[in-house]
Amino acid sequence: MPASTANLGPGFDSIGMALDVWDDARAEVTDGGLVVEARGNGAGEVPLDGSHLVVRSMRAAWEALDVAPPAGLELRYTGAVPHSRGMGSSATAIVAGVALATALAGHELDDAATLAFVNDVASSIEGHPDNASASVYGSVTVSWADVLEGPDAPRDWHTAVLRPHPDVVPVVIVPAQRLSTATARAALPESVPLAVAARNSGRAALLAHAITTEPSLLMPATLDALHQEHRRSAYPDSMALVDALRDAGVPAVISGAGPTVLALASRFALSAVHDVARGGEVLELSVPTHGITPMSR
Ligand SMILES: Nc1ncnc2c1ncn2[C@@H]1O[C@H](COP(=O)(O)OP(=O)(O)O)[C@@H](O)[C@H]1O
Ligand SMILES: N[C@@H](CCOP(=O)(O)O)C(=O)O
Repeated sequence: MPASTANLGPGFDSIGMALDVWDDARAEVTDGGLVVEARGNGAGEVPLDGSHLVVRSMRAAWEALDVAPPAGLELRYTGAVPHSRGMGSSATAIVAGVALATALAGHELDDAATLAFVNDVASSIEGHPDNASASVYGSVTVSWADVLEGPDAPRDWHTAVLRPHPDVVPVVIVPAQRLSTATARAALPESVPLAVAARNSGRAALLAHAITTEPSLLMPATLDALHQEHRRSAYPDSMALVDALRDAGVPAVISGAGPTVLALASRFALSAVHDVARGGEVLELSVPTHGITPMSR
């Protein structure tokens, strides 16, 4: 399962993009007991019992499938996605759990209906679909729920997959600082004025066009009105870097809930990104055209 970057500016809680950094998860049914092994990012930090996010996600998937959990389970997880940086580690882990449980229940992970199920369950567990859908499908994803209004959390998530323009190179600048998504979400207002929502809708629609067809429009297309400024005090250094990159003509945003910064650079602007971002961990990545990749043993 790949990492993901969410929002890309105005696509708050709807637009995501897969990033070429991969977690690896393997599971085996046993006669009894639970064994969890964690390697790489998260090792020594995540719990190794039934409260592990992947195990919880597997249980939720079996419940959604109306399948009894097996007597025993061995889970081996190797994490490459950094935690709490805004690169979707929790969604990657949730997608892994839902995909593993679905496969163990006998469903083929390259089947469109199975992927749609994994996408729906994983997005529901995460609470917003942008990261999970990108990890499930790869590429750029636009996700929506059947329910547009109402007090309950939306259910029945769906996703359209868009192919990014080949000139767009995602570059992430990953700070050492961590920020949990829950903390960053707590900084957001309950509601925004209609005019602000309308302006943001226009930018999000433009983003879908710019990232697939006309990357020269990425600068206006990545301007967000819903979340970044509200969270500025949670990641001041990252916002300063976003501002400096944009001043240098590079479309830059906060990746997910931060604090990682995402630059959607053209191949010609890569040196400008490296010049401005000097000091951080700068990774030039690609966008995988597939998400969950089942591996035979
Ligand atoms: N591979 C994993 N195994 C277990 N828990 C994980 C894994 N990846 C992420 N998590 C949990 O998710 C948390 C990070 O999620 P979150 O705050 O949403 O940040 P992000 O998804 O941007 O990395 C971690 O602190 C950990 O509790
Ligand atoms: N739309 C969410 C995205 C959170 O992404 P993450 O990678 O930080 O988990 C938000 O902005 O809260």
